[in-house]
Order: sequence, then structure tokens, then C-alpha cells
Amino acid sequence: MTDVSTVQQEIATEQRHVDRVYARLTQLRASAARAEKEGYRLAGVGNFGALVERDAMVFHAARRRHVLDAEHEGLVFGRLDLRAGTVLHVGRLGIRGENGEPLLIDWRAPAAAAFYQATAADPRGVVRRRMIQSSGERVTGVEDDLLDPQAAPPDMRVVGDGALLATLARAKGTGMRDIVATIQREQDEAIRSPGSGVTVVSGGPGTGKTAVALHRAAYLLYSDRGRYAGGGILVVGPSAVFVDYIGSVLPSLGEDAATLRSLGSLVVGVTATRADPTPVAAVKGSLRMRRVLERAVRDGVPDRPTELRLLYRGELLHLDAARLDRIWDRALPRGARRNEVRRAGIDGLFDALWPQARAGKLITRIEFEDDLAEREEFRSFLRAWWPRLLPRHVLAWFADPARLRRYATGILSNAEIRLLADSYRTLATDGPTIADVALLDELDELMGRPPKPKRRGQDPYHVRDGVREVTTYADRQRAARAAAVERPDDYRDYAHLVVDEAQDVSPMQWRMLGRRGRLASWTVVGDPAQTAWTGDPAELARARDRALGSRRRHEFTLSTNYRNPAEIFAEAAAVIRAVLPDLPLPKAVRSTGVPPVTLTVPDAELRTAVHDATPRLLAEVEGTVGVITPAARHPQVATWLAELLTTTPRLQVVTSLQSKGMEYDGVLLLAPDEITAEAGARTLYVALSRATQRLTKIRVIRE
Ligand SMILES: Nc1ncnc2c1ncn2[C@@H]1O[C@H](COP(=O)(O)OP(=O)(O)OP(=O)(O)O)[C@@H](O)[C@H]1O
Repeated sequence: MTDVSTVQQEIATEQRHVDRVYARLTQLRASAARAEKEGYRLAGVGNFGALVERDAMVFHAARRRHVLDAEHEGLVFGRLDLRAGTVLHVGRLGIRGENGEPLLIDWRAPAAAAFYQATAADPRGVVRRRMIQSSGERVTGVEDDLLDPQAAPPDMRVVGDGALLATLARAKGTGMRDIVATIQREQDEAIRSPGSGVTVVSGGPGTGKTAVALHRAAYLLYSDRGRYAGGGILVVGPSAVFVDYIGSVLPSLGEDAATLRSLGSLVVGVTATRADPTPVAAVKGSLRMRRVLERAVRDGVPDRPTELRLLYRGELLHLDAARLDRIWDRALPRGARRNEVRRAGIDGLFDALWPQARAGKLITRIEFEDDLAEREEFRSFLRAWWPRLLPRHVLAWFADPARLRRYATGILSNAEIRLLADSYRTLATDGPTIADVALLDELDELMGRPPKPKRRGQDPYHVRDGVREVTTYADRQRAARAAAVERPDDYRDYAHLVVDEAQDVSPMQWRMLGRRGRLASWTVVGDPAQTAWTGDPAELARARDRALGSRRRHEFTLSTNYRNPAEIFAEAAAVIRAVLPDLPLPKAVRSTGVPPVTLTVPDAELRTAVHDATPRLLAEVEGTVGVITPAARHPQVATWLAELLTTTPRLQVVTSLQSKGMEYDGVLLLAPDEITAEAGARTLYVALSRATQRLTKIRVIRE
């Protein structure tokens, strides 16, 4: 234990430095704002030299001001005393003093790496590492690690014990927090792994995989801003609830150049939040669905006309069903995209009708085609026979069991076809599920889009032909940046893809991701033991390898569970051990001394038990409480707690599948046996490993 006055003195020392940093930050903000204003004033001068000068000023000042203005809770969080006697402070930003001396080093800079990587066994020139805790601009505590005692000067003080544990024990807000002040060495190695190729991060529950993935995105943006902010980083998570949960981490690190999406919202115009039951998800996620879809996209629309009759200049033109089918097949050879080759179908009709029409008439083929193209009967026939289809139109056909059987027979088993048919019965009312989104994306790929009439690129300075406003480099840069940030809705040329909870990405979803990451490097994080996938594992591995291509892989494994107290993780571990006895499990670093509670109630009393246990948990923990239910019980439990939910933002009711990746201070887990029956023991393992403080389980006895 360090005596109080020593701690106070060390805090005061750090406070002096923190005060200097904030004073300098205020100065820099003011000068960035001034530079921006000055830049605009120069524009008023109007001569070319002034405009060029304004370019540079406005561009740099605006970017700098944006960075400086971001929220800076815990701006300075670390200090390194190096062997050479140098002192470095590490923080969320890089800041230099008036004479160019470094006051604060950005956590992502190479010089800051030692803050995370130095250990007593491998001190890397660091004698003492200090974590600085603050509240606003006030330093509240310091915690030291003496890494190289032999090199320590005699007057060096070492205080505190355990900044990491103190951080972990703190209550959680509703969103995930950044961990920039306490990143651990094995995590830092994954965060700073090279930007190229594929970085694969695995590890058990609570080992910081999501945290690593997000800090890595921030690191890449820092290390090569041109490449990663220009091309964009896409972060994909399993559910909308999860994307909400992680949404504030990158902004808290001063980064807003990444796009966050759930697997249900990757396709333009679709936001799916509904999960299929596990066996249905296994069918929809299988690569065999690609073949089912291939058959579907070659089929005619329901109620397609079976003949064409047209009176043309006194002549009855006629094509019967067999003829129409032949034209259809010729215009749509295997592999052709129906929305793109519609023109070939129309040409086929002209070819077939022309000999009937020309008999005894003095017309040219061009006149004939023009005549027909203007006839409403012909156009309405075309709309009915070969309409332009959207993916959702084709998916809607699956609600017809006879059609579905036609496409799936010989590819899926009868039982699988029945499962699918059942699931699509409610498509029209409930909308697509998360697994359907990958099918919609595949359909889009298979059908293509009608060729667009060519339009000239929009030039923001185009006034009218032959006239352009005077623009400067800064104007054009700003316009280009705006265009880059406002990417087209179905943008696919990302520079980097981060895939979280990758163990739950199905083969069809890997295809969907692959289409968005053709030019990208990847970070893939997940835990195979937590997967809910019950389909063919070999097929899954194949699809994943295909999406990731032959890019070089860098593998990292995280081994410490930072989330669960040991008492809670022991419960989760017992569940996974029963199915995977040899699985190496992470080590939980904390203990609360409070074991999980298990209640057993008859079904009829569940409501009362939930009504009692939920407020109790809310009273026991300061932060969030998650009620985790089997999917089948979710709507009912949400209704029971409706009133409490509206008044208590820190309470959430989620299904076991939605709980993936989530974290709550208190967890109330309902009907664990039903979760296993519904989604498997691995999903129960996930649900049991969500709590940071308290876990209560309610087992339900069915009467
Ligand atoms: N170095 C760290 N310092 C402080 N907190 C940490 C650290 N590493 C992880 N954590 C915390 O541990 C918790 C678990 O992290 P995270 O959600 O990233 O784990 P995960 O491996 O993705 O978990 P899961 O696989 O169970 O979803 C989070 O609250 C995170 O902030």
C-alpha cells in the first residue's frame, strides 16, 4: 500500500502536466478556428495566389479543429518513464507544445506502442508505466507498474495496484466503452497487426475481441488515413442491437470514418432484425440455396402470359406458349442475368413476329419494330412476360409452396423444403429475416440490374454548359471528400472489412460480405465455440476461405476474460465443457465473491418471478441489466416488462441470439433448457457469459 500523501503528490505532478495539455489544447483550438476564418477572408481578396493559400489553410485548419473539438474524456491517460530519463505522456490525441516539443503522444503512434507492449519480462526501455485516471480535466488517481526496477532512479515512486481491475469493476453504461487506457499486450499486438491481408482474432467470451476489432479500425485510420478513410472501413456485426451497443466506441476515439452495419442491413433498402429458428437459418445460410435461387431467377413470373396475339395492319400475329418458351430460353442462357438481357428477349419476339408481319407488305424491319414499340398492347405484354424484377419479388415467390418445391427439389431434402415453405408463409406480413438478406443480395447478383441510361457525372461547379465557377483546390477537395463520405448506397469498394462475431456468419452471408470486400484487407474476429451454426462446417469453411481469398493471414488468440467474474464464468464454462471437453478456455481475472443465483419455478409463476427478479437486479447493479430469453418467449417477456422498460433505459430484453456480443452488469437468464433446445448449448454458453457483476437464472418447470 502506498501512503496517501505520496499518492497525492504524484497526482499533483500529473495534474500539472494535464493542465499544460489542456491549456495548449485551448490555444490550438483557437488558432485552428482563426486559421479557418482567415482562410475564408483570403478568399474575399479574390486573386489566384490568395485562393491557393486559402486552400491549404482551410483544409488543414478544418480537419484539425474537428479533431480538437471531439470529446476528450480522459485525454491524458498514460505516462512512460524511459531508461534514458525521457518522460512521454500518452493520450487520445497527439499534441505538441509551442516549441514543437511533444506534450502528448497519440496512442496509435509507434512511440506509444511500448505503453501497451512493455512487460517486466520485456520492458522495451520502459522503467515505469503509469496509468492516469481522470474525471473531466481533474486527475483522480495514478497506478504504476515498475517494469525495470534496476534502471529506476532512487527517487522514483511507484503507486497503486491495479488500474485494469478498477476499470473492469466499474458499472457499464448502455454502450460499449473504449479501452484505450488499458489495452493489454496480446490485444495491442492484434490491434497493430499489419493492415494488409487478413487479421484473424479468436478467443473465448469477454477476451476483448470486439474491443480489439474497433480499436484496430481506429489504428488503421491513423496509420494510413488516405487509404482507409478514402476507401472506407466497413464494420459488420450480427444484430442491430449489437451495432447500437458498439456504435459509440469509434466516435469516442475521435474516428467517424467507419461504416457500421448489421448483417440484416447490408442490402440497400432492407433492414431485417428478425432471426430465423436455428434449423431454418441453417437451410437459408447453406450454399445449396445458391442453386435454388439460380432456378428461381430463370423462371417466369406468376401469371405470365402463355401466348401473344396482336393485330398488325390487318394481320393476326401469334406466338404460342411453346414458341414463347423457346424465345425465353434462347434469350436467357445459363448464367445470363435476366434484368440485363431483357433486350435479347424483345429481339427474340421481333425475330419471331417479323416473318408473319411482313407478308405482302412494304415495310422495313425498323418500321415494324418502331410500330410495335409504340403499341400499348405490345408493351403491356412485355411488362407481364418479362418484367424488371427486384430481388424481393423473387423471394416473395417462395411463399408459394409449389413453386418452392419446383426450385428446391433435388437440392434440399423434403424436410428442409417444408421448413422453408413454413418460414416464407409470413414473409409478406413480417418482412425478410436476417438470413433472407444474404439471399436478396445473391438474387441481386444473379439477376443483375437493367442497364441505366448514361448520365454525365455531376460536377458541383457546373453552372451551365461552357461555364464553370472559379474553384480552388480546397473547394474541390471538400467536394471530393463529401462525395467519398456520401458513398453510393450500394458502395462495395471498401478498403477494409471488420467482421465481428464471425463464427455466426453463414456461407451465404460470407458471399454477401465477399462482394463488399473484393478490394479490401480484413479483420475477422470470433469464437468458434460460440457459434449457433448447425449446418455443414466444411461448407462454412469453404465459403469463408472463398470470401477471404488467398490473402495472407495473421492469427492472434486472446486468452484473458475481462468481462466475467470467475464465479459467473465457471457456470458458462461448465456448459461448454459438456460439449467441447478439450476446449481451451480463457482465464477470468476478477472475482466478486458473489455466486450466480438459480431459481426454479413452474411455468405459471414465471411472470411473478420475472417481476421480482428484474427490479432486484436493477437495485443490485448500477449499470445495465439484460433479461435474456428463449426466442419463443421474447414477445411475452417484453410485454410483462413493458412498463419498466419505458422508464428504465438501462434495462433491455433480448433473445439468446440477440445477446451475442452484448454485455450487461446484471443478467437475468430465463429458461436455460429451452435456450439449449432452441439454439444449442453453444448459444446458452454465450448467454451465460454476458454478465459483468450478477447472474440470476430462472429454470422453468413445464406443468
Ligand atoms: N484491456 C482491457 N481493458 C479494459 N477493459 C477491457 C479490456 N479488454 C476487454 N475489456 C472489456 O471486457 C469486455 C469484453 O470485451 P469484448 O466485448 O470486446 O469481448 P469479446 O471477446 O468480443 O466477447 P464475446 O466473444 O463474449 O462477445 C468489455 O467490457 C471490454 O470493454
